[in-house]
Amino acid sequence: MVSGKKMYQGLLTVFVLLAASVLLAWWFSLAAARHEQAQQLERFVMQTQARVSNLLRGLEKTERELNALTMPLCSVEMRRRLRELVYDHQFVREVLVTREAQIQCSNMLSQLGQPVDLPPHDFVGREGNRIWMPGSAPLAAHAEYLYVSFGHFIVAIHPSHLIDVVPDHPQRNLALLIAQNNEFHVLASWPQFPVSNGARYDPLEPLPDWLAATAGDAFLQVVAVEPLVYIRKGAENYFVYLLVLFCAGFGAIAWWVRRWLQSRYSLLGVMDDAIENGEFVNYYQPIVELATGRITGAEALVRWVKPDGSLIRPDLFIPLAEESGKIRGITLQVLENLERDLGAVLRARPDLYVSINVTEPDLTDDVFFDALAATCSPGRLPAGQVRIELTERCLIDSAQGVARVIRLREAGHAIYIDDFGTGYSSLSYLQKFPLDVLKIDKAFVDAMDTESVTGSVVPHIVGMASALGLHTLAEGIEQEGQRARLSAMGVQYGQGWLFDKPLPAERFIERVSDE
Ligand SMILES: Nc1nc2c(ncn2[C@@H]2O[C@H](COP(=O)(O)O[C@H]3[C@@H](O)[C@H](n4cnc5c(=O)[nH]c(N)nc54)O[C@@H]3COP(=O)(O)O)[C@@H](O)[C@H]2O)c(=O)[nH]1
Repeated sequence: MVSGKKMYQGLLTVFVLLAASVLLAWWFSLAAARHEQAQQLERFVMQTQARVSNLLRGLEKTERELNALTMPLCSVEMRRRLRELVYDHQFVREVLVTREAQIQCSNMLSQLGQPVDLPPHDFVGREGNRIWMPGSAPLAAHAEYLYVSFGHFIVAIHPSHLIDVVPDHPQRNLALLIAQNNEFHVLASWPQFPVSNGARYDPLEPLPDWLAATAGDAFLQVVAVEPLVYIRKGAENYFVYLLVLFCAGFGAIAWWVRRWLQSRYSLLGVMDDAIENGEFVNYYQPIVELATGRITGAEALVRWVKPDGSLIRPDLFIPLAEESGKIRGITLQVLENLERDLGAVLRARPDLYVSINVTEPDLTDDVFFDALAATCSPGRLPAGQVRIELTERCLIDSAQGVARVIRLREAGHAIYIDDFGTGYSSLSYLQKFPLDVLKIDKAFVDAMDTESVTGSVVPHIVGMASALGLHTLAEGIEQEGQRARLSAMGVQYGQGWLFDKPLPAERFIERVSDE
């Protein structure tokens, strides 16, 4: 039966993950839709700008043709020619002829009975041409046209001709901006640009609630805008996919974390029983003299063998055992195993020794000290053949640490500093402790042949050990080249797969008997 509390926690987790998935999926959908729409708008504005450039080139041609007319102004021949020109240039709707700031005639109208005064122009073009916006048109009858002066002539264009690219989106609006007195104004727009013609528009400050893209130069710019609300609509297309993706992702992570926690805590949960049932066994990794290859001893490395025969690696349970303090029970079992496994061999071979790993909780545990003393009492194991490996971490609490290490040393145990170089020790710090051997961590052995900063650490450790009168032992030696270099550097002992992996007790006994 699932308890009410567990059910509540489960539901809460599902709710939190779902809410996080919805929020993230919506945020990413908006970002994706905004990116996609900004790109589309950019492409669209570039197309429009290309179209505007074409049209401006057409206008330049019109201007050249008008300037080439030599007949008298407003003559029958000129008006006929102007009609032809309007016919040829699709975007030109009308051509007016002016003299002394008055309209005299047009391609449509013969000589006006009464010349019409030109109204004040709105803008000045790049080449000094005057421009009239729709509404302030020179001839009120054509109020929707944009007028541009070319010498004596004024050409009427329908503004939509300037930017007649069909928007591929119903809410996309366009405007052509012209620079006047260092600010841009809307010259023409289509179909429902949010700023009215003639008004100021700053291309660098997009309107709130509108997505904008611009193209052009310092004088003429094309701007396309579309309401931001459409981004929200576009985001809906992505949302479902992303929601499924995030739910699946979070679900997988939650499942993995749950499994990890379960395995972690279930290991911890059964550790007491495992200690009680003696499920921890010792393996022994030979330690050799590097110069001769002779086995001088071994490191005891614990393995957890479950009742079903499966083996749990120490790096999975040792940190957990150390955190929880259960390591004390394991260390006691390692000691017990050692006596049972190798007692006879060690008594017969006083030249051999075995080192055991002792942790911070063990160092403060009187039960461990008593058990060690009992194991190393006369007739059992000689203390000199049981060596103690401590990590630098064990030495931090200096006052108590020094006293405990001295006690071990006085009992006849040689002291090894394990994983040396990965902790906090300095030369002056190490001097306080009665030590025997520095174990050089595998990381430094691996780095020896590399360019990394740790590549040259080994000679420093050897120098430091020699200054303190200590021996050195290199861990994790896998290649003959490493052995040779370490030996040449003055490292006396080594341990690693080059010589042997950790072996079950009976195999270790065979190894030492073969020598
Ligand atoms: N407190 C205790 N800690 C213990 C005990 N037994 C083991 N441990 C610690 O668990 C960590 C993992 O140990 P293990 O999987 O046994 O790995 C050891 C060697 O097998 C491995 N090794 C040795 N030579 C090589 C090599 O050439 N290549 C390679 N890849 N690995 C190699 O190194 C580990 C020995 O580590 P160390 O103790 O630093 O000498 C490990 O931290 C053990 O300390 C225990 O009883 N108590």
